[in-house]
Amino acid sequence: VALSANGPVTLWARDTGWGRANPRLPGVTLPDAIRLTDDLPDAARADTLLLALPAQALGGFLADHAARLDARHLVSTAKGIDLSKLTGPSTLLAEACPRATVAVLTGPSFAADIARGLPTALTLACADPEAGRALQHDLSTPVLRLYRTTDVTGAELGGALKNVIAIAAGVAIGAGLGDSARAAIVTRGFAEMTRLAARLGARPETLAGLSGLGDLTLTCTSVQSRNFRYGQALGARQPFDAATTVEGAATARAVAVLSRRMGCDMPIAAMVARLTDNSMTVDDAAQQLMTRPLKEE
Ligand SMILES: NC(=O)C1=CN([C@@H]2O[C@H](COP(=O)(O)OP(=O)(O)OC[C@H]3O[C@@H](n4cnc5c(N)ncnc54)[C@H](O)[C@@H]3O)[C@@H](O)[C@H]2O)C=CC1
Ligand SMILES: O=C(CO)COP(=O)(O)O
Repeated sequence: VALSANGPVTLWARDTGWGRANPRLPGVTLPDAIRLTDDLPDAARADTLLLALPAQALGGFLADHAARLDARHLVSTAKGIDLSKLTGPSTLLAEACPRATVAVLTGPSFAADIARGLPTALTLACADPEAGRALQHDLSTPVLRLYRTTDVTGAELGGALKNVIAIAAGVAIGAGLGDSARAAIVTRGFAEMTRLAARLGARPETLAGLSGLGDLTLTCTSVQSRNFRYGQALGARQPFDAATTVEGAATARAVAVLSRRMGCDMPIAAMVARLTDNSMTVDDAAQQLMTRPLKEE
């Protein structure tokens, strides 16, 4: 919707039967500048393709369609770590489409806000500085401001890891542990995010930008966030709609494996992994976090 302000956009989906009013984006009518198609070869004629799939669906999608997407500019919006390969979306794309230029678009941005034309700032990450600069210009609009970086690992890990911490923040609020507990989770969670990302080759300053701290702040403080709401339901012991995309749940499991492998201490993420697979109660999680050995900040 935002990019159609710059010119014609083709929107591909497996099922376009819902027409210009997608139930996943209530209250938004797709503008006429958007052409809808369920024909992937037709849509994939474009030079730049934005892939807006859940992180755990991207690998399967690429297994079916990678050959059609190669040698393009491929921009992923997914915020997660693939559970089977333990890599982010940019690696999945680069492996499946070796001749493509891969980029990541991430940062604090609820789809509903962008579709309403509200001002939003994002990070465009591309290892190739020239391609990154061109994408930054092509994908910015008067209300969608893109900052660029070449640190793809840092940008995509910021987006993936903040979802895990947002679940923990939601648990704290849902369980009635209070705003102070949430602030502690956000801050110590940010330390965990930066620690793992640095071990995996990211620049710490990327994590302090829009894609990390920016998105962490948004997602841990807004009930618009599905990850936060899922955590809230967990904390309050209430049911949650299983059809809702909650990237942080699978990513917490991937992070648990990665952090063990890297020898990286991530107690909040580990707690989220155990809460989401029901192997720990909220009371036990809170008690365990508070009774860890005292340490330097
Ligand atoms: N919704 C939001 O505000 C934002 C979402 N993101 C990220 O974007 C990614 C996608 O999120 P949403 O669009 O919100 O998720 P969603 O679950 O609302 O929509 C994903 C769409 O992908 C489709 N899909 C799933 N598997 C597919 C496949 N194999 N082939 C074709 N289509 C397939 C689904 O049918 C669904 O329509 C996630 O990683 C999310 O974290 C990033 C920024 C904001
Ligand atoms: O990533 C998002 C905002 O930047 C969307 O967050 P949720 O997936 O938690 O709704």
